[in-house]
Order: sequence, then structure tokens, then C-alpha cells
Amino acid sequence: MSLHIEAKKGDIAETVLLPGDPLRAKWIAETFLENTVCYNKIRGMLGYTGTYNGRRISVQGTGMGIPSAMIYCHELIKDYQVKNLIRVGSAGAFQPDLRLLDIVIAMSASTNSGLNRITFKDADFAPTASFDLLLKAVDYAKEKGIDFKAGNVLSSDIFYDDDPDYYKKWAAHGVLCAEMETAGIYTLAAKFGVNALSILTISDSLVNGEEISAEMREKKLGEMVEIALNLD
Ligand SMILES: O=P(O)(O)O[C@H]1O[C@H](CO)[C@@H](O)[C@H]1O
Ligand SMILES: O=c1cc[nH]c(=O)[nH]1
Repeated sequence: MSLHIEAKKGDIAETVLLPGDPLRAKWIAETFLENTVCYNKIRGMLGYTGTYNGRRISVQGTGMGIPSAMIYCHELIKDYQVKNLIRVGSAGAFQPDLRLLDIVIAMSASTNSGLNRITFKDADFAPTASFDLLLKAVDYAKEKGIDFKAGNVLSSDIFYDDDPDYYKKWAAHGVLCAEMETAGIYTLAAKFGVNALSILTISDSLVNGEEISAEMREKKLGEMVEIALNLD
């Protein structure tokens, strides 16, 4: 047992899917996994282990934002020996050609968080995906004819920015979309020598204001989950 996860040693698989929303974790476990056991209810941050095509896999809610996600990922790596961290999240589009429910695979994550300034002072660390997981995700999506974009995303500390045009400077540098955890997860994975990848689904657009409902964000993001479950 760790401070925020009540699982026993061995209860959590080497590969863990990481939605921000704990109810998306429940939906993934109930929809895609067999022989499922719930191993965590502390703070309502649900975690499950089951099997997918005979392979053991876990799914753990992380909450919203880098600090919360880093708490869960730190404990998963250090206390439960997790080797593959695969975020399955929602994101807001920065580019006009990204539409609702499109898939984005995060090669790297820019951030306005100070997380790496604490370590690297006035130099910038570049949080980067595991090349191995990235390649597997791209290969699987291509094989199944699933459209996706791969590139840089923004892990923002601010969901409600005062400036509705804030995204334009990021968009002008090719950043695809905003979410709130990937830079922290990629940084921890690099620090501890494990693998991480974020697969995201567009839930809204900062360009034109369109958005899907909260219920769809919980239960309708299955394509990215399918990719995440097939990275072995
Ligand atoms: O849908 P999830 O995975 O929570 O991801 C996105 O949604 C939340 C904000 O609504 C943030 O956690 C952001 O990263
Ligand atoms: O962090 C997020 C997630 C979804 N949509 C956004 O605009 N931001």
C-alpha cells in the first residue's frame, strides 16, 4: 500500500492506462477488461486490474493537473514497479483541422508549469514520449485505419485562461492541443527510466468553441483506449 493507492504489491500490472477522470477508468475497466478487480478507492481515484486478450493490464484515474497525475505515477513506479504509463485523456484543439473526437498522439509536451524549472532552474527540459510506445501506437493506428495526428501538445496549469486567444502563440508553433498532465508524466518516466505515452481525444476546440458533453468524455473515447490496449 502507498499513501494514495491501497493496492497490495502485485495487484497492479506493469502497464497502466491513465485517464484523468476516475469514472473513465471505471468505464474502461468494465467495457474492455475481463476478470476485473478494483484495487483502489482512496479519494475516489478508482484503479482496476484485469485482462485484455489474456494480458494483465491496469487502469488508474489520475485526477486533473500535473501535481495530481505525478502523485499517482510516482507511486505506481516506485511502489508498484509499473513500467508502461499510458495516458488516455481528453484535450482542447489548437489547430483548425482538428475536429471533435480526433486522436492526438503526444510526441512531446510543452508546458506553462514550473515543474521542471524547480529542477533545471532557467534551462528547459523537453518532456518526450517513449519512442517504442509511440512507434507501436502509430503502427497500430495505421494498421486499423484510425486517423491521428502526432506532435507537440501543451500541458497547461490553467484550464480557464483569462485570454481566449492565449492558444494562438502555441498554435503558431505547431502545438496541436491542450491538456493538463502529459509533461509531468513524461518527466517522471524519464527520471525513473520507464516508458510513457499520451494518447488524447479532442473534446473541444479553442478555435471554434465546439465541444462534446461530460458524459461523452467519460464513456465515448473508445478509439484511443483501443490503441492504448494494443501496445504490446
Ligand atoms: O479528460 P482528462 O483525462 O481528465 O484530461 C483533460 O481533462 C481535464 C480538464 O477538463 C484535464 O485533466 C485535462 O488534461
Ligand atoms: O485541458 C484541457 C482538456 C480539454 N480541453 C481543454 O481545452 N483543455
